[in-house]
Amino acid sequence: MASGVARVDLDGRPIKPMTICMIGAGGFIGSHLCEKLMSETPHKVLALDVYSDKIKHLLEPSTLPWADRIQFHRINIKHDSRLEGLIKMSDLTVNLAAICTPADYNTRPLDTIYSNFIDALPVVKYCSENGKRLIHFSTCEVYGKTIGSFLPKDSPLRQDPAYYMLSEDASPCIFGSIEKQRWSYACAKQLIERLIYAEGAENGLEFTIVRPFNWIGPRMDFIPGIDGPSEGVPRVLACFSNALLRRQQLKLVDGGQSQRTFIFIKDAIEAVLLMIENSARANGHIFNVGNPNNEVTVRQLAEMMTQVYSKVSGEPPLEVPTIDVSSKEFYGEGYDDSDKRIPDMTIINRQLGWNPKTSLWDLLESTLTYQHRTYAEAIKKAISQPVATS
Ligand SMILES: NC(=O)c1ccc[n+]([C@@H]2O[C@H](COP(=O)([O-])OP(=O)(O)OC[C@H]3O[C@@H](n4cnc5c(N)ncnc54)[C@H](O)[C@@H]3O)[C@@H](O)[C@H]2O)c1
Ligand SMILES: O=c1ccn([C@@H]2O[C@H](COP(=O)(O)OP(=O)(O)O[C@H]3OC[C@](O)(CO)[C@H]3O)[C@@H](O)[C@H]2O)c(=O)[nH]1
Repeated sequence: MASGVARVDLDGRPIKPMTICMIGAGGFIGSHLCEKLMSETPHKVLALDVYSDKIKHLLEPSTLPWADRIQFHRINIKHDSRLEGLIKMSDLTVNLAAICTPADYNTRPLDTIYSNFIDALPVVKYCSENGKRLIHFSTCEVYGKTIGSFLPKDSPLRQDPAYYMLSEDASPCIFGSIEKQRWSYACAKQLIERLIYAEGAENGLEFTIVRPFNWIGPRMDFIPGIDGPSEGVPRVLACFSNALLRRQQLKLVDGGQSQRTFIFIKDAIEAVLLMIENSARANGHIFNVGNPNNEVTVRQLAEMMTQVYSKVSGEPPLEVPTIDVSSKEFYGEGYDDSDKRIPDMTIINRQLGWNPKTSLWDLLESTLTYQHRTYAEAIKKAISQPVATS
């Protein structure tokens, strides 16, 4: 912990050190949450995941100041009898584990549904039966499409926030038809949210549900062919980073017209820490966590990333930096998209007084500096190696 000053919650009460069972701790969000908990709080973390690469710097060497506060357990929650014991030993469980890359939703819908619904069931059950608090990670995708997307393109109502703002307690969840398997993920997340809510209502489970709106930053996903499969398709930040690092064109799916609000991972983690340490204000709530001020179309994101990457790498951008591809070509059959995602911040603001701080330009500058520093050399080496022929 950085300072010896006692930590207090938002109501001035001292915060007792707790043990947190973090499932999916080895992923993008988990790695940043572990880092925050180790460097700024006295809490202990039981870190569960099948991978540990992204938190290796927190686990080794054993002389690190927090070495006795973090323990890694290599566990696949699909089939491991240690899960209940670890939840019982903890004051709070944070469940991050999931398949959550859109390229999987329409190509591996069964794995997606199992991961996001079936595999989360025992976690909810063990928390409920043992009287343990649960913070469960859902997604902004549970909102699906906006009401406005069904209006004619030139309808003035499209400008009215009532038709696009996504509010936890008011907006409907609008998915596409069943053959649009893109929605397998959102639907599984919605059902687990409903189950958690019902456990709260009927059995008194203390829960908080988080709906992240495109959190991005260092360590998100993988760079294909470097620290992930060559044919793998990560989320947009890593897809565009990969193209920039390789001096290839950035692929814009269906014209890059979809809109997203991006938030810097470090801002978002502040919100999660407030939830962890302010249970009375967070329990029973569903929270949007995003940055409504950072809205762009995917095309604008590509343009901005191209400019920022040129600045941090010192390399001039390609003459034609982007190329249009169809969603069928890029993701395959059954893909569909969310048109626009603006989070309503009323509830998180009222309960936790939290607001995001970092502009899109600043967060891209710090993230792409990390991407360049981490991957540029490895990519150069990979490109210079002759391709094996049979
Ligand atoms: N990053 C975002 O912007 C975002 C947006 C919406 C929702 N979410 C949700 O937040 C959570 C974390 O997302 P992330 O971006 O860190 O993803 P991630 O893929 O980086 O992390 C998920 C982690 O869970 C682990 N995991 C998956 N299945 C497991 C299993 N059966 N047993 C043990 N570990 C398992 C994975 O190995 C991975 O390390 C997910 O539930 C995701 O749906 C994230
Ligand atoms: O090379 C690419 C990759 C993607 N796109 C388009 O960008 C949009 C955003 O894509 P991505 O970040 O991969 O994912 P989504 O925002 O659609 O979904 C995520 O949101 C939250 C989460 O639940 C977890 O992170 C996940 O489901 C999209 O329009 C792609 O088509 C592109 O043009 N080029």
